[in-house]
Amino acid sequence: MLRRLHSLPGLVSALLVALVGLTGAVLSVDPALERLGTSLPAGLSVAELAGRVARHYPGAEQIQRTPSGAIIVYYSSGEVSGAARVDPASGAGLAPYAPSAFSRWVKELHRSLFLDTAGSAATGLTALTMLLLSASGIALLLKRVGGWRRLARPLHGSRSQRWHAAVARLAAAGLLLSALTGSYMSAATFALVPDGTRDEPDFPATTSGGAPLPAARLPALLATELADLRELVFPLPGDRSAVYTLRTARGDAYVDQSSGALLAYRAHSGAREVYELVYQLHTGEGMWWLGLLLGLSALGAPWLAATGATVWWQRRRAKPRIAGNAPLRAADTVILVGSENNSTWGFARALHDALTTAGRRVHTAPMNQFSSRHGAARHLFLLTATYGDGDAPASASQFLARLAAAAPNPAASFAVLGFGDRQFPQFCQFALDVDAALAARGWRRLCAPATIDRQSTQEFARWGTAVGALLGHPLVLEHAPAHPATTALQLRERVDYGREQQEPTVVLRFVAAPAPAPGWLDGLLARRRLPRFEAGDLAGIIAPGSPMPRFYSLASGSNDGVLEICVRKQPAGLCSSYLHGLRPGDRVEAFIQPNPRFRPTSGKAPVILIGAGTGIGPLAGFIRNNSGKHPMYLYWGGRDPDSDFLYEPELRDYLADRRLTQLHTAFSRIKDGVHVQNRLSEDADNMRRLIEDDGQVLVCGSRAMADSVRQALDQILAPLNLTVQALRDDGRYREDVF
Ligand SMILES: Cc1cc2nc3c(=O)[nH]c(=O)nc-3n(C[C@H](O)[C@H](O)[C@H](O)COP(=O)(O)O)c2cc1C
Repeated sequence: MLRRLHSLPGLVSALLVALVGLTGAVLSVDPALERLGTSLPAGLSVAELAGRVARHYPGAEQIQRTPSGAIIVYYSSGEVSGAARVDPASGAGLAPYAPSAFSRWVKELHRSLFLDTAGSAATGLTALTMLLLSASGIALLLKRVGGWRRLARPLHGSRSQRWHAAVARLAAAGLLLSALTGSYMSAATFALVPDGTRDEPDFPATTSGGAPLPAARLPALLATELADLRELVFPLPGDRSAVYTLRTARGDAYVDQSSGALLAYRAHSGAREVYELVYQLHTGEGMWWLGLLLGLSALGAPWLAATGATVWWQRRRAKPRIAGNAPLRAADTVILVGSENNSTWGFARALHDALTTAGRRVHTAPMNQFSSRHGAARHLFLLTATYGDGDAPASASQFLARLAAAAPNPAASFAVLGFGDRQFPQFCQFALDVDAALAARGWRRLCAPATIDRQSTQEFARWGTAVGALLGHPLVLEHAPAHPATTALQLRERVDYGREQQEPTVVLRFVAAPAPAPGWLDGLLARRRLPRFEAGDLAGIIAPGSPMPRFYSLASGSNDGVLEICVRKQPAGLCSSYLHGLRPGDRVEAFIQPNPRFRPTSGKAPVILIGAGTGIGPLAGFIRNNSGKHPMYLYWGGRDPDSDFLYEPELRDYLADRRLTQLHTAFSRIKDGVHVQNRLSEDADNMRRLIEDDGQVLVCGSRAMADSVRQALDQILAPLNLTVQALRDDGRYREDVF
């Protein structure tokens, strides 16, 4: 609901929002430019200023003080009339004054799109829409990151989602303020709210009629500080009944030109004060720094419109139509889907198709539609993602409430499959909550809840095999989530390890593949470069014979000029066998999946890198890029130093040039062999010292190794009253496990 409230108005108004934002950003510079070189002498009265100006401009008709403090005089003497910016200290002209034509053009576009009333109405509606977008966007952002306290944490999702959220995080407050004030000003333009600008004091019925005094001696002007002045209109020369019109920040008055007395005064109404504050907060006039901040936020509007439309399109594309969805009343199997960004729907469709092929009548629906009619099916599968801090995704937000209202069906059995990301502290928590809630309500489990990390197609296939065995028929689940376009890479070199241990491991270094055949067009294409990536990101490799990518952590950044991965040959592993068979010059198809959570944060705090086996890949990449020589400690476990000491020569070089501070190795297949977690425990004092120095921990390797490391670290940290979980919550413990 909230998402729809955000995306639909956003899509409809994207172009206008972008235009109003861009023009607003351009206008925001004006107050700061005007402020440049403007200084007001303290304690000067309006009378003194008027006297000085009149000396230099005997035909002065009007003096204006702009919100930025500039003093402008409008004058006319004989045939000559004009406007000039004056120095308040002397009253002398500084330069002719002519508001910039460009600025007026942009202002007109911003206010009314050059379409008079219809245009003003359109920009007014755009401001209202921006208000709705900012408020719903802030709510979505908070939901997405899991609350205010997590707002500064690294963001997740696709590249467009992260860019959208990152800019929204910076610009939302400014956009909200601009939208709120813009809506108010539009409402005032159409007299929907009072602005009090038409409240004038009553024109005096009589004046003293005496000979005019010089402006510098008029008591009412002497009593008014220049800082309060908005405008002083001089009486017509020679007309003794004419008066001065004085407009100040607090009210408007008429002043007798002979006695200098206040003939009439009207203080600004509350409505006028509110309108003026709103105007200031919208334009930044008189508050140039606010203007610039608002302008920067407004620059975010076109960006948010473009990335928002991309996110909407990606989400729409990811949501598959379920072909052959059996009607609910005829279904013997129901699949319920909890999804935010729609990727879980792809897995649901694969399950739907496989069950349908097995002869079942399958109905698939969002979890939010759950009712006892769904529960009447024989088998219930619930596939759900987790969001925020272990919360429900959009299409499952009402599920638990609906479940509480439905009676359990003793004849049905259910299976929950969670989709999540292990880097979140609350991994697949919502799926586990769903499983627990169903069991607590008396529903019967078909199997224990299972979890899928980062949309792993292999884990999904394995779950299918296990569930098929329970159902009594094979369930082949093949689903390759949509991935970005691939790039052709060419193997430049390979370094082999571990043959002696029957654990072949290879470091592969790729470059961008040249175009296949020469020709002028190919020549152009041949300049293709590697895509941008950083060590710790993932390379998705497509092996011939399978559309499903296999992911490998990157051991290099694109600045290194090569794409480097470290691959262990898995028994019967399709992709690892393929990669191990590559010779220099061979080509592969790959794409990059950013993994921004798994990299050291910048700063001088120590970085503790822990890994085993091929987990060294990204860790070696981090060390290679440590040109600032910040303290980095590597704890790494292998089997045999003689055959599989991966990256040994590089690590020795890094130690020598101090990119690596300390190296602690643990080898398990030698006499008195140990694992990496044992090394950590032996070095407990050092670990505690590093953690106390704000150190952060990055762990890469197998799940079993990561579990053992976590247990060892919990023991090591206990004397500090710290846990791995606490470090993780603080963003100081990050894992990349496989
Ligand atoms: C902003 C954000 C928050 C997330 N929070 C969690 C979380 O708390 N726990 C978890 O296991 N996964 C979390 N994930 C990962 C998603 O659950 C996972 O990517 C899932 O496959 C997305 O499925 P969907 O595209 O159907 O929404 C989060 C992802 C994003 C983008």
